[in-house]
Amino acid sequence: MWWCVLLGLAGAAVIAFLINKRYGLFKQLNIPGPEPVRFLGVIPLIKEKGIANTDMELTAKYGKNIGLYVGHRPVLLTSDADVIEEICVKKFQCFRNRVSIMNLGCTLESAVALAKDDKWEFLRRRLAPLFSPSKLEKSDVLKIMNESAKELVDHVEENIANQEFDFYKACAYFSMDVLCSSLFGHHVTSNKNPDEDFVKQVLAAFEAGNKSVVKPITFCAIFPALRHWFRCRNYNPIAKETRKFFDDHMTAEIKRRSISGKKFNDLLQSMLEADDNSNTTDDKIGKGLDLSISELTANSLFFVLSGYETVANALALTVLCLAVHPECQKKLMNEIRAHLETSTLSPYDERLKNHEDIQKLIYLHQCVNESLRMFPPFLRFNRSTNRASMINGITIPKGLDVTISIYALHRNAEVWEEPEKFDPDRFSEERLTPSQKKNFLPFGLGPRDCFGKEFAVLEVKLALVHLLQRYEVSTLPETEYPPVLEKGNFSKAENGIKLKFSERTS
Ligand code: HEM
Repeated sequence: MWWCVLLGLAGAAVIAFLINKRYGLFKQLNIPGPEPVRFLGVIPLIKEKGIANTDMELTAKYGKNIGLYVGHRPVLLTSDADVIEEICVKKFQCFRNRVSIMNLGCTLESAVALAKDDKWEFLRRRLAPLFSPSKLEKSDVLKIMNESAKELVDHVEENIANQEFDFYKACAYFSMDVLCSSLFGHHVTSNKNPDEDFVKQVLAAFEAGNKSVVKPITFCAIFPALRHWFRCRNYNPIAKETRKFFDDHMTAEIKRRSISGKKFNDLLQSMLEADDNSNTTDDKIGKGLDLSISELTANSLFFVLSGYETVANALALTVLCLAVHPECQKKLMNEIRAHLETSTLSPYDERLKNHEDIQKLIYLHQCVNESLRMFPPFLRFNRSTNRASMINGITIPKGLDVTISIYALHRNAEVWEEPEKFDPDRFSEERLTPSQKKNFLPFGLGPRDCFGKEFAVLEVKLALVHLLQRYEVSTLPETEYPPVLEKGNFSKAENGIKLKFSERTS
């Protein structure tokens, strides 16, 4: 009997030793941070204050490099631009992968954003070139964006007198239409048909992949053993019926395309034709499929997870900033008129399909950048560590996860004068400093950055041009500015975005 008690005590002592060792890691590495709360770490703080406020508060207290715990997991939270450059660019080989708290033993692991090592490289090499500006311009993507933007304007018109109208929702419909048409070859007008099966399935996938997954991830951070349980059960946040729906859709769409003899020119077509060098040719339609159907579905779904709310929030928050700053709106309108409306070279509508012409709208670019600075659609991104390294005097042991706070970078008062102020001219060529360039990372950094960035920015710019030409946007008494942000990893206005739209007269 006594030896059982002794064994129990020895076991408890070993466990206590291991736990203390784990929670003593940052003291040992001499990295400052909050006193660790056993088992939970900063989870209660994030639940109470949200990610944006947590990052600002911790950075103000402990500096740009902070050691903290998310559940059991030790994490280096950084908003130090030099350290970030080392991690994402110079020492990329040590930090190639994203953190996966949960083992997803499912098709989603074939999505480039979640894939690891060689699999990631294989997918990135095939998919990223399809999103380059020249490729987008040659495809129907700009046409799809322009048509969806016109639908957005019509939707605003229908709701101009509606007191309850939440402009964010209009932007979400716009973003949904663009993604469905260009990624799945399925044309929807989601504001008119929100109950259409396709829209509902895309939303179900989005909710599952971005929202419902938060709880299991949090549990796995607190109880790491659960990871294996999820793995064994082949856990997939996206329901079986939803996955089947998209697999069936993709199979039918590919068949339809191969027998129709028609020329298709959207992103789905580019993906079907993507080979190792991405030198797509017409005669490969339906033959050169280098990605399996499930890889194709997983990636299209993940593009929706990456590009749906992010674009909707970027657009809605830019319009909000312009409503609050009528002088910037006026300046932007003058630029749009000068560059697009007065052109005799080609019809106005054609010019909006020309990427180079849109690039000439410099102030538009500045406005979008300033809004992305103030409200980065993703507040954080991360990297896992596959070997120990020394970064600017900080020892990063193998296995330590690194979280990069975009929000803290973009709101750093040492870099950005009056960071709370919407001032698009800070992005002008004359004013933007090298240090600011390094501290502006809405789309991440390095070989694993967001390759949907040109696609996303084009969407936002085209929607802005269509909208502002028709309407003058101003605030209502109930407009909330600055908006209270939701607590998760998105810059999303918690209480929606209420604005006044009046037909533009000048
Ligand atoms: C305003 C909209 C968007 C923002 C702010 C945004 C931001 C980001 C950020 C911060 C990352 C992580 C980058 C890193 O780890 O260095 C990322 C990754 C990614 N984004 Fe976006 N994104 C947006 C829209 C899109 C769209 C529309 C697509 C595709 C249709 C897309 C596809 C991706 C993919 C595939 C990755 C993972 C890349 C890889 O792992 O190689 N994003 N995005």
